[in-house]
Amino acid sequence: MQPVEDARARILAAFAPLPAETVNVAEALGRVLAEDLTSRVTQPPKNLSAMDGYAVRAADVAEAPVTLRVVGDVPAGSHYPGALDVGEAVRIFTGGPLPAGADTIVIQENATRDDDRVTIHQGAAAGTYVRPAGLDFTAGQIGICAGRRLTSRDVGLAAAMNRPWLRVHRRPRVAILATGDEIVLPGDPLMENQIVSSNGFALAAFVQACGGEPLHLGIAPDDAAALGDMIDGARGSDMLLTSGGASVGQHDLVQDVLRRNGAEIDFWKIAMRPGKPLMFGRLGNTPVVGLPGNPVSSLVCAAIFARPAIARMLGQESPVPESARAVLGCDLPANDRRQDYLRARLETDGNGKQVATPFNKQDSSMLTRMARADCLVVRPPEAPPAKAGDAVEIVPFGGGHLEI
Ligand SMILES: Nc1nc2c(c(=O)[nH]1)N[C@H]1C(S)=C(S)[C@@H](COP(=O)(O)OP(=O)(O)OC[C@H]3O[C@@H](n4cnc5c(N)ncnc54)[C@H](O)[C@@H]3O)O[C@H]1N2
Ligand code: MOO
Repeated sequence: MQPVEDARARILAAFAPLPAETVNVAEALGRVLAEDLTSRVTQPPKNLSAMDGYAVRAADVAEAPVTLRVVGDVPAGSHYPGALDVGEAVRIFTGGPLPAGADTIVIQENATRDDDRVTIHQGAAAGTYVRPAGLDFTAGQIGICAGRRLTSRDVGLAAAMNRPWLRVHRRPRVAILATGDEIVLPGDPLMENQIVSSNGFALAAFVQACGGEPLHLGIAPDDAAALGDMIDGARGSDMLLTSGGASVGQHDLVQDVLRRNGAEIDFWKIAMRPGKPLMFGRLGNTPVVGLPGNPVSSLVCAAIFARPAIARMLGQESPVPESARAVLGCDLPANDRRQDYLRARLETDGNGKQVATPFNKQDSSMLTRMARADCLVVRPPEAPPAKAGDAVEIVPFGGGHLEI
């Protein structure tokens, strides 16, 4: 059985960043930048007022109170054409450009206006409430680096940098094929001994959450010919995820059918729980990750193996998320030779420490625990018994990491 890290390295080696395409900034949320984004403008473009008040010369208001002559008005979007002389002030509003000669702003709360005179009650040192040109960024400066998955904050920055079009990596098209005679679509008539199919939906949602485009091929019966036809629907996709039929039972046909369709199998079976029967191969140019049918196994394997593959295709800098740490909330027994991924709650204790407490039931069919989990607790192969309070590695599902 392959160790998890070796399996992940072999899977990752089969993927490369996809070519770039151009998208409008309004549609860029969640896309990954294919090249560094430089600004086309300087922001602010000039020295601007940060407050409503009066633009003055700091030297004129060094001693207050003092009365100045108001020589003009500068709302945002206009400017005072002249230069400020000794003893002069210009009425200014937030975002208005400072007139030449002015070097500070007195807020209107500290001034009394009387026709074309203003009395300043409190002076302001040079630069007060002035946003100097280029305070935020300057033309030509890199605002967002290639490889970044764009957040709403990045979208705002790109727009402010006057970049209406962005080069982003194409989204990976991920074909998904669920298998099994016993599974039916949610809402369809449910006969005795049938169960409702959840994996296809969970995996499609997972692919979307990772930034890919799911292509749901449907549910293949445990029949070689039909399975073969449906698997062919994946040709041309960037990755095929199958779920079920990966184990050793006589109805577990996925691997055989893939081979018959010309696929090369790289490995099958890994030292992991859940997820032992994971398979990896290639059907033409399409890498295939054969996920186990148990609903938790298929999602955990997707998180550990398919997420980095999608991240690499998207051109993300570090496709494998850095491992996070927490302390255990309960004792755990020694582990066997399979690396264990335990579904767990994550809480912050009174000292600000992250405490991960695995659920007491970990069966790989239990989606309720999976849905309620905040993270997976990683137990390396042959790990000795662990005590509450011991440090452990975790794979978080959210909170700064990708929420899947
Ligand atoms: N003799 C052995 N039996 C099993 C082994 C083994 O090593 N020796 N491994 C076990 C492990 S571990 C796993 S995991 C499962 C994986 O089996 P398959 O990938 O072949 O999955 P299936 O048999 O098709 O299904 C397993 C389970 O999951 C349910 N399922 C399948 N598809 C869906 C779906 N789309 N939505 C919801 N649930 C689904 C299915 O009904 C089964 O209950 O094998 C063990 N057996
Ligand atoms: O290893 Mo299987 O994936 O537990 O249920």
